[in-house]
Amino acid sequence: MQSHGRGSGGTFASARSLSAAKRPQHGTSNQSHKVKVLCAYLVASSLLIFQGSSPLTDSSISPLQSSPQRTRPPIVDVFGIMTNTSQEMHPASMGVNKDDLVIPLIDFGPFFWGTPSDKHAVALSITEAFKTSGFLYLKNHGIPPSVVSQVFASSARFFDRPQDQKNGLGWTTPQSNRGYVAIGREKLAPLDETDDINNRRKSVPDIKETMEIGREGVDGLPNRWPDHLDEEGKKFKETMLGFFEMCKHLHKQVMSSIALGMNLPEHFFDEFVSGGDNNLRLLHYPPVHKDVFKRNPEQVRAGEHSDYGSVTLLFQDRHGGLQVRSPRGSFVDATPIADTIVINAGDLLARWSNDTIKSTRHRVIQPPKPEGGKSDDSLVDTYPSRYSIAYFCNPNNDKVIKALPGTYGEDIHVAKKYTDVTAGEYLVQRLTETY
Ligand SMILES: O=C(O)CCC(=O)C(=O)O
Ligand SMILES: [Fe+2]
Repeated sequence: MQSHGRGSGGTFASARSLSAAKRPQHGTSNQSHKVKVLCAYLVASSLLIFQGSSPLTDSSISPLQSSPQRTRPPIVDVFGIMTNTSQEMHPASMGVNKDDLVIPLIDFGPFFWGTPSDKHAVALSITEAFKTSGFLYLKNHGIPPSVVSQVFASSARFFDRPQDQKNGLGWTTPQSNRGYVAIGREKLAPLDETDDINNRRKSVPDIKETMEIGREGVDGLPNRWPDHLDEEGKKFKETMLGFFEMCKHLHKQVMSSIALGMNLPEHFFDEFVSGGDNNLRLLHYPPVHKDVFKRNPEQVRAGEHSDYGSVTLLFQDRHGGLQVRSPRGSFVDATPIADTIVINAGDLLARWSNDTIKSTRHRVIQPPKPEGGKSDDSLVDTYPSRYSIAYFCNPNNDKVIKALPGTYGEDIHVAKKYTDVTAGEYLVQRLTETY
């Protein structure tokens, strides 16, 4: 679960109106490969943000998928987007292992269809990953690649809407945590931001826009759907609601694996996660001129932070940029791996586990420069658009979170580190702090 920015001050108002003025109308831009340049000065620094080629015709928006030679024929999703573009592939058995940071690639398949001992082995490896790096890649997770492609495409079409349409669906309060968040409104930062570097980082806004979708049907907390705008808006709502449910189901399975891995009954967490008080966040990092990063070394696309909730399911496109903090303090690339979900533990799960599970800091930096082969010269100096989808999983708002059995006690000489807290209260407090 994440936050949103401190108020969108005057500086941002100008960035927003400028980008609104320059953007072509939704629909007319869709066929264009031409770079549309938006210059926006962001909070106290002269950051140039370049709004890139239309995501709707750019195959680079597709989530990373296996290359056709190795696994399956190209997939054309329902929007007609070819999702298997040529891309670098990690060998299937590899995750990340650098600077003492190990992010394993775990096959979830046997958890569903293996023998009880297979299932147990998967549970142990998932739990071990959460206890060491706090991060893992999951494959055979059960969410079809075609669905993920559809969600990415729908997300890209949403962000391609005119700025005033998006602003009309704006995020309002931490309690609601629903709606559109414009570029620079959120600044992710670490919890203990006491030192100078962190304070400096905090003053540099993230270069991203997001759309936050919460549990549908909560009294007084409506999602901000674009369904009144057009047919595409209706389709967006349908796509996102379907995806929300799939992710909710996967969250439940992941929590079952953690239960088994921590010697708890398999269904221990079911009553905690039945409500689906989760948050689906669509992210768009617009193309950025490379000078932005040169001029300001502190500039990142999303600042260093840990997530708030229990676990996060993160779907990346193929561009990369996500980095995870290693035990040595360095940031290590969590390179996209086809058809996998990056899953990381959040602060509330760490707290729940009496800190046996780690909530590890991460950030998003500029992705690698556009690969060769792009014919449009105007792209050469820009980092391309990046899209990602984060599904922040939380316990039901009304659940009291107290240290899990087995994580404290006289027998293991470990004391309870935290007071009991209600999941909802904890999360709203964290969201409020980030404003
Ligand atoms: O976009 C990404 O890859 C990561 C985003 C993230 O960490 C977050 O929103 O909490
Ligand atoms: Fe995050």
